Amino acid sequence: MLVVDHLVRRFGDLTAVDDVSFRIAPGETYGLLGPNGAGKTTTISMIAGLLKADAGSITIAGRPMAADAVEPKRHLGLVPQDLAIYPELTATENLRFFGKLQGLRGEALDHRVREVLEVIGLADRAKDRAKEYSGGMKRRLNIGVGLLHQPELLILDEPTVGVDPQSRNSILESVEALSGEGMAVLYTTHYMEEAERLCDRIAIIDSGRLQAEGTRDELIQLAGGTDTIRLGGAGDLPAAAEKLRTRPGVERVDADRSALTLTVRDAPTLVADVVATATEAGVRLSDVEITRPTLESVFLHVTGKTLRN
Ligand SMILES: Nc1ncnc2c1ncn2[C@@H]1O[C@H](COP(=O)(O)OP(=O)(O)OP(=O)(O)O)[C@@H](O)[C@H]1O
Repeated sequence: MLVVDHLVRRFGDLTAVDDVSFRIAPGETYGLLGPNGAGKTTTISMIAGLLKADAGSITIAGRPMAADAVEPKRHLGLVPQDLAIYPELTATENLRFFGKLQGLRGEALDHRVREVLEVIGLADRAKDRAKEYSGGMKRRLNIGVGLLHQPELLILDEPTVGVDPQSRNSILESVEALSGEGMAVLYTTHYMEEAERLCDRIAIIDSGRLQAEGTRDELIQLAGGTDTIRLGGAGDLPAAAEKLRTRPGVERVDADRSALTLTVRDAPTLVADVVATATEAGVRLSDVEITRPTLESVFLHVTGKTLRN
């Protein structure tokens, strides 16, 4: 759906986007995860044809993107970080206005506006003026504008910044639903929980460069991440520890008086075997706890910084 190939953009001496390449397949949600100033907005502005690249190429649905290219833009919906809606108009009026700009008319326009209001969860507030909405509702309307022409690729630039938790969840659910219908999504964020929840693949971007790319699990492996399983209980824990050390996937076992702590490769797939082995060795388990590394630790590993900085 989208091919970005060796993209570069400079502002004076600053290289804001530095040799960035990635691909997004139909139905895939791809995350650009990075802190403020990493180059996310500059990257998507070039993809959307709003900013000229200094080098590299962008192909959308097989067609090259350029500032004056009309055809690839038909396939693309952009939801900018800054709100682009009219506060004095209602949600319906905003959507009708932007729908007309995109060439929709008559029953097709009415139908699409009703559909979009459902997707963004604003059907019951459709007749209220946008200025009366909460921050989250305004953001959802902003997303609705990007959806009107049924794009196959939706680009969302940090859509949950500054919204309340309920609206945030509603935005994430909308993105999940759109992806479930087969839309390709490019999602930029500096919230790792959002990237983890939504994205099939994630690219970590910092100082204009893609530092790492993969599924959540691949990124965690890349950072040498291991999981921890803690088995709380009583019985002959040292004997159980001996047995557990021989199980595949178990890298290390530490025993103290009330718990065994295992360092493993993939806790969710190993936990049943680990519990069975400990129980067979006579441990009376009282609790089981899995801890997995997060993308925050991956970010630190590949950039040497925390995401919050
Ligand atoms: N028009 C411009 N002129 C000069 N520098 C710019 C311009 N646009 C962006 N930059 C710089 O390019 C770098 C990348 O900015 P960009 O907005 O792409 O980052 P970002 O990852 O989207 O961050 P944010 O989430 O804060 O928008 C920053 O250092 C920024 O100051």
